[in-house]
Parts: sequence; C-alpha cells; structure tokens
Amino acid sequence: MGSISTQGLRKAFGDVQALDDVTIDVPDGSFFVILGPSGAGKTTTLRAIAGLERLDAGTVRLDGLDATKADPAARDLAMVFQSYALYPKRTAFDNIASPLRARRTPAAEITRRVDEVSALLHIEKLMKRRPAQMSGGEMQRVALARALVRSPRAFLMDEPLTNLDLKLRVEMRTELTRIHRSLGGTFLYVTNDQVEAMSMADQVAVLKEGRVQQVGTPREVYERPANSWVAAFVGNPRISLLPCRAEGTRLVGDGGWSLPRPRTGAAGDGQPLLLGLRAEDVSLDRRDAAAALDGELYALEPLGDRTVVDVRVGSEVLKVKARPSVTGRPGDRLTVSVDLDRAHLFDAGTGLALTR
Ligand SMILES: Nc1ncnc2c1ncn2[C@@H]1O[C@H](COP(=O)(O)OP(=O)(O)OP(=O)(O)O)[C@@H](O)[C@H]1O
Repeated sequence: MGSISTQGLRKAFGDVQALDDVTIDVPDGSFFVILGPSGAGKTTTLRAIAGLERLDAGTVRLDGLDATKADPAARDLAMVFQSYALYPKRTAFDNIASPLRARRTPAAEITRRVDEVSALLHIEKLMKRRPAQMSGGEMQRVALARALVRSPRAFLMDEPLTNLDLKLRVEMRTELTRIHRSLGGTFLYVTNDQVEAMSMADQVAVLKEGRVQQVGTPREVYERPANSWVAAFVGNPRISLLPCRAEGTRLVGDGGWSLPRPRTGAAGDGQPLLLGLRAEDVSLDRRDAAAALDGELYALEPLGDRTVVDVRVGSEVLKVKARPSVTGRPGDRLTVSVDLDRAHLFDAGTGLALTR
C-alpha cells in the first residue's frame, strides 16, 4: 500500500508563503506529478510529506493514517534528489546496497535485490565503479537504483532528471514510466518541466505560489485548463491568449478583430475575457470563413516536423501550427481559421475558465 494525501498544508518562510493550502490525493500505485515553476512550493510539499519540514498547518496521511507528526524514518518513504548524493568512495554496488545494509538485510538477499534493480536500470556493467568513474546519467541511474532497491511505501522524486542532458532526459522519461509499470509502487514526482509531467503522469497537480491550481490527468489539464495561467504553463508552443469581450453573438477583440462567440459558459456582454487558442486549433488552411481572423505574418519558427507561424492579429500575436513547408515574409497578409469548438474562454479579471 502507498497512498498519500495532504490536507491544507501551510508553510511560511519569513514573509514567503511557500505552501498556501496544499491539498492533494496520491492514489496507491499511481505516478503522480507535482508540476510548477521555480519557487512554486514543490520541494517544500515533498519535504513536508517526507517529514523533513515542520508545517504551520495541515495534515499528511499515509495509507489513510495521520502521519503529520511521525518521524521521517517511520514514514517509510524513499527520496530521490536532483543532486545524486552518492557516497563518493563506494562502488555503485555498495551505494545501491546501502539502504538494505542499514536495515540489516541478509547478504544473499542484498545481492539478489541489487542484481534485480541494476538489471531494471541497465547498469549491470557499472557495479564495480565509483561515482568519479561514471557519467552524470550513470550516477543518476545509480541514485535511482538506490531508492528503488527497497520496497518503501512510496518513492518521492525531486526533479531527478534535471541534471541530465536533453537526450538522456528523454530516454529516462520512458525508462521511469517502464520502471513504474514493472515495480507497481507509488511515485510522487516533482518537476518544472511540463513535457515530463505530460509524458509520465497518471495525474498532475499544477502548483503556483503555494496553491494548487488544478489536479487532473495530463489530458484534462491540457484540454480543460482551470484558468488562463494553467493554460499558458502547459503546452508548447504556448497557448495564445487574446483579450476581447462578448458583444451579442460575437467576440470582439481589443485589437478590432471579431469572431462568432464560442459555445462556452455564461459571459455577460462587455465582460473582459481572454480567448485561448492553441496552435493546433488554428490553421492557415481556410476551412470555415465564418470563424477566421485576418492578420499578417510576424515570424516563422521551423521545428522540423512542423513550423510555428506567429501571426499578428490586431495588437496580439497568435501562434499557428503549420506544415513544415510553409513559407512567407514578415508582413504577408494571412487568414487564420479558428476551430471554435476547441477555443477556451477565460474571465480576464480572475483568469478562471468559463466552463462549457
Ligand atoms: N529553507 C527555506 N528558507 C527560506 N525560504 C525558503 C526555504 N525553502 C524554500 N523557501 C522558499 O519557499 C518557496 C518555495 O520553495 P520550493 O523550494 O518549495 O519551490 P520549488 O517549487 O521546489 O522550486 P524549484 O523548482 O526552484 O526547486 C520559494 O519562494 C523559496 O524561496
């Protein structure tokens, strides 16, 4: 068993409110990701769950039992940090074996477990090497193996892939998902990288300034963001947010453009809104003239498999996903057709999504 839940966690450092009512439910066996920018309170949440941070308020429950005041060791959680924290003088084998030795596990059992976990992480060949004889990626794998060698209640991982180069990071994302499937434990994983969150998580909690903005599957968070901040934080290229207001059956942009009003929730006439359009929900192939915006080419960003075209519409820039072969010069007139069924509307004041 390995469920974790927090209720109303609060923690201030001087006048910085690091955690401001953090409530999350991590189901047993899930891969749960806390996603947020630097300073959002991700590490503090993890440390609070591990018992390394004294809270101002709130409760931590492990498998349903109140563990708020429990000793860190009694919580039976394994942590993996961004820095590998390996013993420099010990071999990979001894590093990985250390949590088992600390628990007086019999030698034969240690060998069996270390062999098993090193096979899982494909690091069998490193067993006799010390950290100074390994690359960063290898050290990170050894650090992961050291956490995974035990069968704790849950694994807490604090941006473990941050120090790896891009290629290794991409590889390790797939590896971690595979390891999670084959081990079947609870993974609570912290990152500021939305691609990591989207590609690995069963569920994501999006955190900003110590507050949970939204919890959901990666798909829910991407397709139905709770507010304009989440919409902008998740997704690459970034969603375009165009200031506008509702006027009768139409949306009228601050820059003078106008579109039919999407079938979204109640917005009063004149209410300041943000129209959120993802790059894949707008197109340069004119399909529906009723929902089209006129603009001019501002910049092209070729990305190999596609090109992102920045189109200036009034005073805003709209990002449009286009074919890789698209060409043009700044200033060229363009018409962007909009898939209104996929458009997002937010209250410009509160940022909250107007639900469909
Ligand atoms: N020991 C501390 N003393 C003072 N302020 C702290 C301490 N630990 C964290 N903070 C502050 O609390 C806030 C949340 O920090 P935290 O490390 O939890 O953020 P984070 O989301 O993990 O960020 P990062 O992605 O940069 O690691 C930040 O403003 C940080 O400066």
